Amino acid sequence: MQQSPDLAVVRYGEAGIKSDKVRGQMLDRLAENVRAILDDRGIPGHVERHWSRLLIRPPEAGEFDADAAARAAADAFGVVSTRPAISTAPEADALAEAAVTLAADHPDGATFAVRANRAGSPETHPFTSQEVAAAVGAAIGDATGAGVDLDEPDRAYRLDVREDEAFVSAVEYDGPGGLPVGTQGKTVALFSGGIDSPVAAWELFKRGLEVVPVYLDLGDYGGPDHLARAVETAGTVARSAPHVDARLRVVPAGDLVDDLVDATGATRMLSLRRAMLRVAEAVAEDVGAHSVATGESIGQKSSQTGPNVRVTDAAATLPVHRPLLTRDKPEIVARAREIGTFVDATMNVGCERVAPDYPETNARLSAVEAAEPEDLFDRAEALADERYVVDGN
Ligand SMILES: Nc1ncnc2c1ncn2[C@@H]1O[C@H](COP(=O)(O)OP(=O)(O)OP(=O)(O)O)[C@@H](O)[C@H]1O
Repeated sequence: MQQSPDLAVVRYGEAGIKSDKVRGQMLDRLAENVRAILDDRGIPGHVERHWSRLLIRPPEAGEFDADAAARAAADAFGVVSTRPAISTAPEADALAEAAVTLAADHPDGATFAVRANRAGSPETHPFTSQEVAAAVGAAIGDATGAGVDLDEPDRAYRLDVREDEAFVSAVEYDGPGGLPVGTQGKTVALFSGGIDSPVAAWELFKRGLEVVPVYLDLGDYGGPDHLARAVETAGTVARSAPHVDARLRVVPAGDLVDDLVDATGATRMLSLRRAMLRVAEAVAEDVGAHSVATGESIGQKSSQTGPNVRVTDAAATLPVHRPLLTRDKPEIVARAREIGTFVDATMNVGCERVAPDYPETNARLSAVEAAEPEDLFDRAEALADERYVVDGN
């Protein structure tokens, strides 16, 4: 009998509704990604890929902490939840014994429920999910004296019964959901390190993209504190995908910004955005990305009004992804807090200093083009070649 969880069960989401071929590829990738997270954090464990779950079992030699493995795997994009669990034979007595072991630390006065999920047939298991849940529930009740609350239990004991093996757990960690990173190609994200662009990068990772973050150093309008913040938040976002090259690419754009501020009036911010897209596209071409991305949200700022986004996008030749397009600021802030990028993101942003006092909110493309330097895009593309990499980890 095991005294504590001896493996971690990793449950995935959307990959499960794909065709068998795609699902198989996604699961291979997910297993690889979970291995990378465990390696990166120095957590031992052997990742097994099964059709409906990943399992993290003890390594051949050495200690194993199923709870640490489950917590780390819950950071992998594509994962819905993870559970440190006791592995048993798929038999009612063994399940009850394991559940009672886990109930040793059942909090006084806390209610519980047993949730059972069974994959197999009446031939393989002589019980239904409800029957085994009731039997295990009775054993937990006898051992702890705790009351059952099926609707809102303080603790849920989970029985995950497979054909040849079953897993019993009392703890579950939520994952981000989405798709495994690396299954949707690469995008280049304009990354200021403020509140929005780290969340946008995270959302893109969540949909399975490899994200290459690009930061434009705005010279006197930015500064080392802005760069440090971008490096730090890029490192935080990339923590869940440690095996992809998501180090911050820094582009020295101070001279370009100075010239834009000197030469351009109410539309200078839009010209800067257009130049940024061209920088991102040049990087995209080098790194093999199919798109570029920003943290813009419609109407959030003068440069992000509907008409102005149209003018900005006219500079782009690749698709421009804006995962936050329809999000309200409080939602974005809540996500930033959740993923750990908010704390360092509250300083005055460089772009705010570039903005004119009376910015254009309803720009016409022809007027913006007429006002901006003729060689703006050439300079932007050339700047991409001057980028350097900063590793935040
Ligand atoms: N210095 C920069 N380097 C790279 N991208 C930038 C930079 N400044 C802005 N961006 C891009 O432009 C978008 C809009 O920036 P802006 O500062 O106007 O708005 P924001 O909503 O405050 O964004 P953020 O919170 O991401 O800085 C950002 O989400 C980001 O994608």
